[in-house]
Amino acid sequence: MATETAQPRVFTDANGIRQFSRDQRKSGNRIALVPTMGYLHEGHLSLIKAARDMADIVIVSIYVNPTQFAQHEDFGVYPRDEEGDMRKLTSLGVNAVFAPLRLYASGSSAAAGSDAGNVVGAGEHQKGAHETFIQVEQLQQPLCGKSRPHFFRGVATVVAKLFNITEPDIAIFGRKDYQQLLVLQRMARDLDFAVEVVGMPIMREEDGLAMSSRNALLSSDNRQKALSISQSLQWARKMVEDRSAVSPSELHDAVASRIAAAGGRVDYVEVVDGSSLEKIQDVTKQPTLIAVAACFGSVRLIDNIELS
Ligand SMILES: Nc1ncnc2c1ncn2[C@@H]1O[C@H](COP(=O)(O)OP(=O)(O)OP(=O)(O)O)[C@@H](O)[C@H]1O
Ligand SMILES: CC(C)(CO)[C@@H](O)C(=O)[O-]
Ligand code: BAL
Repeated sequence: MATETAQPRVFTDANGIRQFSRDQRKSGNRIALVPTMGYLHEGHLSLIKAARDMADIVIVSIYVNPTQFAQHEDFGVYPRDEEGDMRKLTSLGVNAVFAPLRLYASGSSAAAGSDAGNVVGAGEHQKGAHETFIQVEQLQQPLCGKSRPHFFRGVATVVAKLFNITEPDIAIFGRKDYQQLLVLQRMARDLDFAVEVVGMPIMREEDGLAMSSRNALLSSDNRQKALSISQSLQWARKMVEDRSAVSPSELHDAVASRIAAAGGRVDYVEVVDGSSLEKIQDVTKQPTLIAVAACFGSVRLIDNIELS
């Protein structure tokens, strides 16, 4: 006989989910939050399974956050699939979903019902609208911060709001977005959030491509070419293990040239210290991260490999 899984409770307003969380805590339950932008794949589901192991109650948030997008970026075409997401969350036994329609206070003349006016550069600040932002001043600067200077300010701000709204004990993020994880751990430490921020391993497709909601936007040709990212990172790891190249510049060149040869536009390839994200001289001296962002067509993908 098929077993029935209960539908998660769905909340679209902050007060509702906060009350749910407080009631759960009063009953002695430990609460995990998994923040997402939806269009869920196995990468997200691995975070949810980890959350289930680490807590009694799992809350998943689904919200495409405008303040981490600039106007020229893909906020408008970011993939969405509410029904598919709900099916997956139900099958995993998630307890509650927080899917707000808007999360930012609007100004007097803002369009009702949507947060899209909060995309960075989308319009004039409305009188009375949201105006408070968090910046993790150093960690937000390198890697993705260079080509997306608005990005971590938006991420830190929305995650702080999600923490304040859902009051979790623990929050789970993926190591694919490695810099995001470090930024959020630093924010939680510096601002005394009583939330443990935990990172989980990168989930990959069988052929090695890092799972990402944006993969759905790739043409099949570019999907194939994008494999050069994970393949070149594996190649770099092998070069280090074989000691055939250990200098950061050799690693950079090997990775960047492979991606470019496949037809990708390299945004960055950085060989950095895994904690500070500062450039390093010698990959054998500290835990090292090789981080990549590259575009295939109009789709920007990120990936990384940790060398210990
Ligand atoms: N392949 C993956 N393995 C593990 N965690 C992942 C993976 N992809 C995304 N995550 C994590 O899921 C959480 C939500 O991410 P998000 O909803 O932006 O999905 P995404 O696939 O990263 O989307 P995008 O295509 O915008 O990069 C983040 O903590 C992110 O690091
Ligand atoms: C953490 C996050 C949900 C904030 O919008 C987003 O950046 C993401 O999905 O990685
Ligand atoms: N997971 C990354 C979200 C973004 O690129 O906006």
